[in-house]
Amino acid sequence: MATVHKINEDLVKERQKCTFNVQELTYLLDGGEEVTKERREFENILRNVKELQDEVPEVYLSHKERYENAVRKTCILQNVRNDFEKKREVLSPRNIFRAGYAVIKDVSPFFLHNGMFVPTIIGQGTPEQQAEWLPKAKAMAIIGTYAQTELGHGTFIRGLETTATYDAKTEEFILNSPKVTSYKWWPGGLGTTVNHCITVAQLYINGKKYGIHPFIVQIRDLETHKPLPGIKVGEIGPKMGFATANNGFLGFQNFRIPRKNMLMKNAQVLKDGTFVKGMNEKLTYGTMVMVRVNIVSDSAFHTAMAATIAVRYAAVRHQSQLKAKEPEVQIIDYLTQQHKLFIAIATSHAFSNTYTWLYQAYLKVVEDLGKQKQDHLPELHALSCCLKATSSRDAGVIVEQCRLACGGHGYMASSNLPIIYGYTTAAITYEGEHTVLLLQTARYLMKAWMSALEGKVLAPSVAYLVDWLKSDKQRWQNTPEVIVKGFQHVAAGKIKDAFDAIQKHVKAGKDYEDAWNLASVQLIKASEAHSRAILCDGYLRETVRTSSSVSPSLAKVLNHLVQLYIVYWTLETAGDLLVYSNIGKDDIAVLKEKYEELLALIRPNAVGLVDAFDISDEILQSTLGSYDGRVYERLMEEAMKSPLNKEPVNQSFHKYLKPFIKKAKL
Ligand SMILES: CC/C=C\C/C=C\C/C=C\C/C=C\C/C=C\CCCC(=O)SCCNC(=O)CCNC(=O)[C@H](O)C(C)(C)COP(=O)(O)OP(=O)(O)OC[C@H]1O[C@@H](n2cnc3c(N)ncnc32)[C@H](O)[C@@H]1OP(=O)(O)O
Ligand SMILES: Cc1cc2nc3c(=O)[nH]c(=O)nc-3n(C[C@H](O)[C@H](O)[C@H](O)COP(=O)(O)OP(=O)(O)OC[C@H]3O[C@@H](n4cnc5c(N)ncnc54)[C@H](O)[C@@H]3O)c2cc1C
Repeated sequence: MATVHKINEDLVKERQKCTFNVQELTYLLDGGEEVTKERREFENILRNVKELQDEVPEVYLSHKERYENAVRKTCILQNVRNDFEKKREVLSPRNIFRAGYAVIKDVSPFFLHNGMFVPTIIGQGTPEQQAEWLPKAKAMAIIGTYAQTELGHGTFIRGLETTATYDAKTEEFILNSPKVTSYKWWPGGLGTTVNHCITVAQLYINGKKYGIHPFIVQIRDLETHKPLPGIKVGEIGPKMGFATANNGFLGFQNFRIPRKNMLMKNAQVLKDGTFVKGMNEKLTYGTMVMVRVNIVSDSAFHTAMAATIAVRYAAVRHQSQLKAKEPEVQIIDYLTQQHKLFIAIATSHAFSNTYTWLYQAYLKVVEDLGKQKQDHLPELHALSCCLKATSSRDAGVIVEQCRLACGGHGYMASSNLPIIYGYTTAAITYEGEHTVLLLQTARYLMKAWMSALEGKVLAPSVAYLVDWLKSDKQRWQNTPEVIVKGFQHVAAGKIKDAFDAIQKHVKAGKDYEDAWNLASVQLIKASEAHSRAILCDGYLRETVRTSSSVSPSLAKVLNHLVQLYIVYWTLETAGDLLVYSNIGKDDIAVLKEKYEELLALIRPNAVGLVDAFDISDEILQSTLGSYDGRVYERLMEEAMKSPLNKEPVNQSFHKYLKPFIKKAKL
């Protein structure tokens, strides 16, 4: 039986101070009591699977051992999940995503199977294609990934070089990788795990190029797992993080696949080689839109993990004296520490709230597309790009801030903050590089601005541009509602400036594309300001909406958090607000005080707030952040697991050090 340890006294006291019902907040964050119960039940089952306990911490395994262990455990996880789902409802993707951490610690080599392979079959396949591949993929009789990026191109996907040439005689596509730069590079699980992949390739029919399309390709033998003839596949090697994601490369040499393997929900190739255009060629990019929406949720979770670790640690850790002769204080009582940490909690809430409405918007667009309606697609694309970009970047900054807030111990692998950082920082690049996605949104914003000038009705997320043009800046008040308007004014002002900069360059004789490039720093700033306005507006609206359905004590805390988020960003972007809104210097002084007041109001609830994220110790994997707060004991216990501590004298002493010292003495 596992030993039950006493909970750290500071944490006990912190939990006693909490002014709201932690469980109530957990239910709210999960989306309902039932979802929490399902999650806890599943996590509890996993906790008791003996084979999932690591004898040696993963960090001490070699690259190869670590991967093999991850495959072993993912297979067990999948079996446990299958058994669970036989008896109950299918687990929500968010719950399975969270539970995965308890098992894999880093990124699963099967991640892209559920994250992108299955969704692409659903989103890009015809009903017949779905009937053929979905049951096998869902049952994991076939395992796949999403192979789009190549050595030469990741961002500019119209420039992909893998070719799929149609042969009408045999009704097959012939896949080729003509150059080293055309090799697929990066797909998760591709290295040595998957046997199928969605390959994005340039379609050629009778010598004519028809752009990029998705193809479902079997790359390994289902029995032997050997690469099929014509396939060159392997792993790309160690990275900054993603140690067990098994990212791979892939090349084709005259590799034939049947015509039916082109996913044809959008464009089609008929038997005789006739190409039938789809409603909108950008629908081929649909899986990326879905994953970008999901990354907002991932960012919320990673921020919550880091906040949980750093807040609990800050409550347990005592360092320095505030006043002479008094005991050393809990570091959470330093205002600078609260400044670093409470924004992490609020940010996670901001992203969770954003994900809730963004996901609904995504579902609506999918439903509309089913009815051949695509009016809301450009707005969704613009929103998903800037919110993915901003949420992943903010999450990266916050995770690092939490690590720094843990001092030296935050640098220990056993704090788990390095792995969390490796993950969040990767998300800034994958699924559309940060700057590139901000520029996609900027493209939409420039069009929206033009429409606003022409007096047209705008989509809801940019309707503030019309208001801004109609009424001049409203009288400033230090209320969340008016501050959000202020953020919209900043966004509108920056959008106008970027638009004017482009026009200026065009008037000076530049091509539009060159003018765009010359204005692109302003364009990304406009996009960032738009994101912040959207995040603050959505977070405030959702908080107001939920506040009426929760207990008054919880509503109060949620209100403190949203205010903290808004005031924090007001102070961070005070320069912009001074330029583009009616805020005055005196208002900034008032808001600085307000910010300090909010830190003080949140302080007694800090531990309760991170407890409400309900991230189990198995998922958190952190010596610094466990529920019981046994920080120092755990650090020591983990250190003792180092293989270097298994023998009193390491062999390197006899081999190298002893002769070296001897020589040095002479
Ligand atoms: C709830 C969560 C719970 C659980 C989670 C469960 C699972 C986890 C889920 C996900 C995580 C899974 C895995 C994570 C780990 C790793 C995953 C990493 C995977 C990858 O990275 S896959 C590769 C991703 N690659 C990219 O993103 C490439 C980026 N580049 C592009 O998208 C494009 O090339 C481009 C948009 C930059 C440019 O394309 P283009 O040149 O063709 O287009 P233009 O710039 O000329 O624009 C033309 C026109 O088209 C519009 N447009 C562009 N894209 C889209 C789109 N996607 N949809 C709609 N419209 C689009 C654009 O706006 C232009 O319109 P306009 O009217 O002409 O202005
Ligand atoms: C951990 C990880 C996992 C991944 N998993 C997958 C996967 O499963 N499947 C898959 O297909 N891919 C995957 N990728 C690839 C990923 O999607 C690409 O790396 C990403 O889209 C960026 O493309 P790139 O590498 O070509 O960057 P580049 O486009 O070469 O970016 C380099 C620099 O150029 C700038 N730049 C490029 N174009 C422009 C422009 N138009 N305007 C201004 N600046 C520009 C960028 O801002 C950046 O600063 C993964 C990547 C990582 C890191």
